[in-house]
Amino acid sequence: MLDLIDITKVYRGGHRAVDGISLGLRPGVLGLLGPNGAGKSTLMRIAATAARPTSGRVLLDGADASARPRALRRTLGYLPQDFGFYPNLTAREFLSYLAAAKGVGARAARVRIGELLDLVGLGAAADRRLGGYSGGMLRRVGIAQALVNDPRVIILDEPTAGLDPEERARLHALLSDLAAERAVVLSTHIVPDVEDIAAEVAVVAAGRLVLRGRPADLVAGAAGQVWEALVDPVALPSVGARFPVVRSVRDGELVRVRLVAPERPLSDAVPLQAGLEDVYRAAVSGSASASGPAPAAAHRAPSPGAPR
Ligand SMILES: Nc1ncnc2c1ncn2[C@@H]1O[C@H](COP(=O)(O)OP(=O)(O)OP(=O)(O)O)[C@@H](O)[C@H]1O
Repeated sequence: MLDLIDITKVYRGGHRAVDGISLGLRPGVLGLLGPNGAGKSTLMRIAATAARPTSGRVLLDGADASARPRALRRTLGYLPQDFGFYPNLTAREFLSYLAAAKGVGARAARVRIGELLDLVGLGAAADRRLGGYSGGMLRRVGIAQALVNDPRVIILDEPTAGLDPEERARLHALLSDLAAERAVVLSTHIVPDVEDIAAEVAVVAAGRLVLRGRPADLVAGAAGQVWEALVDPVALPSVGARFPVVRSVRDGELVRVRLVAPERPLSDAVPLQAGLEDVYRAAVSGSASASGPAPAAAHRAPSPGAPR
């Protein structure tokens, strides 16, 4: 389907936002995780050919994607992080306009748009102007527009932003269905957004792919490396400097800390069951390598130039 090969993006001023990332997109949900500023949106824009890489290639079914704009329009659905809309159009008008721009025939578009509006829970609001929509409703219009051409590759940048838990659950169900036959990439900095639906996760930090694998394998690789301890608030910064801290909450005079360490980090630390959040925090934390092997080190990202 879509292959990103050794993608690098250096912005004017010299900032290297993406640094040699290779990813192959195949059917299933790929969760692209990373903290703010990691380079996810830049990478998603390049994958959707909305931006050009400084170096590297985007291949659609093995051929240069930018040389095949028509095939790409048919194949790709993209929800950008900042998605623009026309406030005076209704959702139905807006989707019809985009369907035409993507080359979908009028009759097929009419049927598809009706189905999509129902799927994203906007059937009753379809003929209201977008200017009066809430943030969550607009996000759902954004998801519908990404699907209007029935794409084989679906790239969604922070699709759950502004959605309430019920809408999020509905989106997850929809994406799981679509992913049976389509490649779906969901970019987010929120681990629970992907942990139930992603067949695979890729973690990006400071422009580099630092971890990649199936969630269950990654979690299994972190077994025995997640701990809880009660620490004095004064000691918290030094604990945080030595170990990736996943969570810390005040507990009376002390702080209850969840952290990742290859061996018992403090004498009274108790082991906890590992989860994907632990794996993610360890992967994006520089201190993981300073304090020993990172969890799931066996699943470290393949070297650039090796699309899956
Ligand atoms: N047009 C631009 N010009 C210069 N720098 C940019 C530009 N766009 C992004 N950046 C920088 O590149 C880095 C990666 O940004 P990007 O938006 O890709 O990250 P992200 O992982 O999507 O983060 P977020 O979730 O906060 O959007 C950031 O340091 C950002 O400031």
